Amino acid sequence: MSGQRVDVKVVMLGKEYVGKTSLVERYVHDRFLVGPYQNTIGAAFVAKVMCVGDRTVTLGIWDTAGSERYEAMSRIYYRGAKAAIVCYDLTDSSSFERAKFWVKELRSLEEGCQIYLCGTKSDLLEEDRRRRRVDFHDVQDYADNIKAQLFETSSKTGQSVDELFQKVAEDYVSVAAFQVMTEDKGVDLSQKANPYFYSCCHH
Ligand SMILES: Nc1nc2c(ncn2[C@@H]2O[C@H](COP(=O)(O)OP(=O)(O)OP(=O)(O)O)[C@@H](O)[C@H]2O)c(=O)[nH]1
Repeated sequence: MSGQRVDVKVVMLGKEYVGKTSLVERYVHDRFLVGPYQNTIGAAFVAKVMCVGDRTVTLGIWDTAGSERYEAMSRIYYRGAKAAIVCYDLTDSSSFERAKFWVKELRSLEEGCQIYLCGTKSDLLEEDRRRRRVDFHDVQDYADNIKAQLFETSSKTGQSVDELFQKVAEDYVSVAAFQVMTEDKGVDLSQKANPYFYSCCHH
C-alpha cells in the first residue's frame, strides 16, 4: 500500500470458511468470487478510502486466516486494532462459538477495540429459513451485553456489507471528535464508563 496513511486498523476474525475474505472482496471490489474455496494463509491486507460526511477516512483492513493453525498469527494482527469484525456463519452454530472465543480475547487484551459481530451468508436463509443455526435475538442479547454492534450480511448479494464498514468508519469519526472535544474542554476521560459516551460515539 506504498506508505498510505491508515486512520482505522480493522481486523477480520472468525472461524475458517465463515466468509471473511468474501466480505472484504464485496466491500472493496464489489464482487463475489465463485469457484473453489481457497483458505487464507496468514493474513491479507487491503486499504480502502471512504467518506464520512465531509471527512475522508482510510480503513486498513487485515483479513486473518480462520484456521486454528494460524491462531497465534491472528493475535499479531488484532493488536492495536480500533475495530474488529468478528464473523460467524448464520448456518453454522460452531462458528458462533468461535466468534465468542475471539470476543473474549479482544475484551481482555484489546480494550480500545470496538467489536462488530457479523453473521454471514444471509442469502442462504433467504433461500431456506430452516438453514438458520444462530438465532438473531440470542446474538442481539449477547451483542448488547458486550456493547457490540450486530450485522447480518451477504457477500453474495451485498446485503448490509457497505452499511457494516460505513458504521465502522462513522464510529471512528465520532470517537475522534469526542476525543478532540474532551481535550479542548478538559473533560475527564474516565467518563468513558458513562452511558453518554456510548450514545455519543455509537449512533
Ligand atoms: N452463499 C454464500 N456463500 C458465501 C458467502 N460468503 C462466503 N461464501 C462462501 O463461503 C466459502 C468461504 O468463504 P471465504 O470468504 O473464503 O471464507 P474465510 O472466512 O475467508 O475463510 P478462511 O480464509 O479459511 O478463514 C466460499 O466458498 C465462499 O464462496 C455469502 O455471503 N453467501
